[in-house]
Amino acid sequence: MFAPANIPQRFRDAYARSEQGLIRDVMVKGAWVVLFVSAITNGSVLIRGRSLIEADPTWGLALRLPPLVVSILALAMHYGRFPGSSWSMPMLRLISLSAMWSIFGSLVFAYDQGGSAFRMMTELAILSIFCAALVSLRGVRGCVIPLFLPLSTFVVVMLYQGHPPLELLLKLLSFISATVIAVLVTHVLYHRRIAEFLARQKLNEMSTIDSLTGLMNRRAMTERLDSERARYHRLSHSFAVVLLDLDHFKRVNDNFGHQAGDRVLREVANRLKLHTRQQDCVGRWGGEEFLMLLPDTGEQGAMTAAEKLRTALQQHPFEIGDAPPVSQTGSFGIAIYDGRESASRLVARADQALYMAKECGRNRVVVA
Ligand SMILES: Nc1nc2c(ncn2[C@@H]2O[C@H](COP(=O)(O)OP(=O)(O)OP(=O)(O)O)[C@@H](O)[C@H]2O)c(=O)[nH]1
Repeated sequence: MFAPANIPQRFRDAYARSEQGLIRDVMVKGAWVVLFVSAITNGSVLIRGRSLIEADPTWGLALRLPPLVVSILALAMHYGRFPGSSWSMPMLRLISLSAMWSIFGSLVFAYDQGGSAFRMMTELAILSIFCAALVSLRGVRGCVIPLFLPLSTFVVVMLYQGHPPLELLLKLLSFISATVIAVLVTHVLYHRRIAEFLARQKLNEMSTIDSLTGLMNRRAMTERLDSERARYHRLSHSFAVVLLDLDHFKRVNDNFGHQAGDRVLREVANRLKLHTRQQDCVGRWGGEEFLMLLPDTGEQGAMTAAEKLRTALQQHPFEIGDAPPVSQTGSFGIAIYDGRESASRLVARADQALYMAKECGRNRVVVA
C-alpha cells in the first residue's frame, strides 16, 4: 500500500482507497489515449503509405503492437469488471512502458533517418504528457521507470551507435525542457492534491470524532446505527446497543473540578475501547453518556459485554492528578434491534433500560 510519508498513519487506508480510484481513472483514460493515438498513427501510415519504420516491417510491428494490445487488454479488464483493483497500477505501468517503448523505438529510427522535427516534437510532447500523469499520481518517483528507463536506454543505444554525445544532448533539449515543465507543474499539483486530501480528512475527522475522548461522536454513531440497520435488512444479522451513563458523575466535577472530570471521561473511553471487540463501535453519545454498538450480538452476548464493561469501570479507581484516585461506576441499558424500529427508537429503548438501572440502585446492567 503506497502513501506519501507526510500522510499520517490513521489516514493511510483512506489515501490508498482514494489513490486506487485515481489510478483506475488515469489507466482507463491513458488506455483510450494510446488507442486513439495508435489509430491515428497507423491510419496515417496506411493512407500515406509510408512509415518512419517502413524500412523494417518486423520492427514496425514490434514497436506498434505492444501499446495497442496492452491498452485493449486494460480496457477489457476495466469494462469486463475484472475483480479486484490492485491490477490497475501494474496495468498503468505496462501501458506507459509499452507507449514509451513504441515512442523511443520510433525515435531511434527517426534519429537515424533524420525524421522531421515536427514528428519528433509530437512524440516528445506525448512523453511529457505521460510523465505528467505519472508524476501527478506518485510524485516525481512515479516516472522513474516508465520515463527515465526508456530514455536512458535510448541514450545508451544512440551512444553505442556512435552518435556524438553533444549532438545527442542538443537534439534532446526540447524533450528535456518539455519534460521539466511537465514535471514541475504536476509536482506542484501532486502536493496540492495531498494537501487537499489531508484537509478533507481532518475536516471529516472533526465532524465525526469527539475531541475530548477521541471516540466517535453522536453524529458518526447515528450513521453507524443506520448502516447496521441496513446490514440487518440485508443479512438478518442481529445487533445490540448498550447505553452507559456514569453514576453521580456530577460529584467528580463538583469535588475535583472540570479538568478531573475530563480525565475520568477520557479514561472511561480508553477502558471501553480496551474491553470491546474491534468490530464493536464505541461513541460518546452526550456529556457522560456513551453508546456501544455491538454487531452480530444477541441479548446474551450484549449482557456479557456490558457486564465486562461495568466491571472494567468499577474494578480500578480513576487517576485524576494530585488528588487520590476516584471510584467511578456506570449504569447500562441494553436494547436488541427488533428489525422494524428506527435508530432513535432503538436508542430510546436502551435509554429506558438505563433509567431502570439507575432506579434500581445504579452500577448495573438492565435489558429493555
Ligand atoms: N468534566 C466534564 N463534565 C461533563 C462533561 N459533559 C457533561 N459533564 C457533566 O456530567 C454531569 C452529569 O450530571 P447529572 O446529569 O446530574 O448526572 P450524574 O451526576 O452522573 O448522576 P446520575 O446520572 O443520576 O447517576 C454534569 O455535572 C455535567 O456537567 C464534560 O465534557 N466534561
